[in-house]
Amino acid sequence: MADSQGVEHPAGKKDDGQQDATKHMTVTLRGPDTSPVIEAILELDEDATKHPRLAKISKSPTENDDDDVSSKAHETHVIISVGSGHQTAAAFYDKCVGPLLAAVYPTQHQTLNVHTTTSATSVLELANNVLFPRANEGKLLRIIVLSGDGGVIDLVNGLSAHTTSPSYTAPQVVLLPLGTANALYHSVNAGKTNTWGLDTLTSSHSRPLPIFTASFSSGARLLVDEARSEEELPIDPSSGQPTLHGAVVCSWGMHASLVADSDTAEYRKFGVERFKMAAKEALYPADSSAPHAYKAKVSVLHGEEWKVLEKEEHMYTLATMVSNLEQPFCISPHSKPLDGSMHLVHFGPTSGDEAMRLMTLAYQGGKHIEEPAITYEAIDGLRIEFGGLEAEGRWRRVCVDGKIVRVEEDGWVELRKDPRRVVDIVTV
Ligand SMILES: Nc1ncnc2c1ncn2[C@@H]1O[C@H](COP(=O)(O)OP(=O)(O)OP(=O)(O)O)[C@@H](O)[C@H]1O
Repeated sequence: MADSQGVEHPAGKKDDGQQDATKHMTVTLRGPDTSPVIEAILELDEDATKHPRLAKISKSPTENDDDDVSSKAHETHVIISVGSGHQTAAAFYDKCVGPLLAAVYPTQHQTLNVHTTTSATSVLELANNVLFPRANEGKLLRIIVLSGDGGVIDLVNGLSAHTTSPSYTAPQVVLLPLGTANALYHSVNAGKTNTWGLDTLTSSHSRPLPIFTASFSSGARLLVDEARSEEELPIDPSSGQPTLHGAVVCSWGMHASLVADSDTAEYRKFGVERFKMAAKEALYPADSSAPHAYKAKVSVLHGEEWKVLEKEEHMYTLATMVSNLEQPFCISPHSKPLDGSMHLVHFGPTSGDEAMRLMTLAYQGGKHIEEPAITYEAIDGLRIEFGGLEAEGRWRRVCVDGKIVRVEEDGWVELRKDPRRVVDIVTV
């Protein structure tokens, strides 16, 4: 187990006598018996979305260097997703995570399996070809993931694409938030000081990651390479349908459009601001027209019963299994960490100003759910049927944890909670 003291303190005086305003934080990594093993002093970046620098490691005097803390049973893999967020996952590993692992695991850190992504499909291939066979033969894997939500979701999709043997053992995933939004990390750690996941490096606590399955009609296509090309989706062996698995969000309408429109190299330079920038563009079209009213038949599942929403025009239709889509953006205040709930957030067509006002309330601790215009409820599934109501493909884009799928004119998407235990998330 490990914990963070979340202590911020000034670094003291600079040589020229001026006060150094640099903030520091101490994170304590603990052994299985909860005794401290090392303390990491981190120097925080002024920009809270950028990772801290490791200033100092202090070892506990009681630490026994002979061997390593609680890692004996695991086979440990590290995934460094160099395309995520500010593209600093490799630097954070080299300068912070690597040295901490070397301090905690003085002998075993040399045998870590470190994987650095070389393409957009690296994590999926690693999960399919390397990690799944090991987990499926019963080996307990610990996977330290330096990425955003995408890296974790690729892992989940790769691991859940196969029929499992009875000995399948859900790998333990350590989340280090090196992406842009890091919804999963910020939801698992909602309300806590951001330790960048370092306090989970030695933790022996973990909980299953609740996931959902999104099934699509046969003509649905995954948009890749900034929507310049499209790919077929994986086919689920039991249903025969194109399928994606997720753990964060499935949306259609304004949210999916702004995630899709902002997923370009140009927008990515703006970090998490890219979502707000794309939202403004979508809500205030250049020709001064009203924002698009998205048309489809939408149904929600309660238990085994589907209920069709009355209206056929929508602006925001989103199902989520987490509370925060960014650290300050609380889309579902009733969702608790890893609780397995799924919530619908919905509103109908409205002006750009009103949509902006509703979304701004989500940045105020989730106050949007108190608005009469918003439907917010716990659900077990969501179904969207286009039925030829939208001629243009851009209005039929569905977001599954950041991936964008364009559904065909007569197509549909159906989302349900998936009871499978694919990975566990390490917690403190
Ligand atoms: N070496 C690489 N070459 C090309 N693409 C890469 C490489 N490494 C990662 N990627 C891609 O970069 C994207 C990173 O997604 P990820 O979700 O991890 O970060 P993010 O989008 O910045 O964060 P978030 O999803 O939390 O907002 C993924 O599409 C991934 O496939």
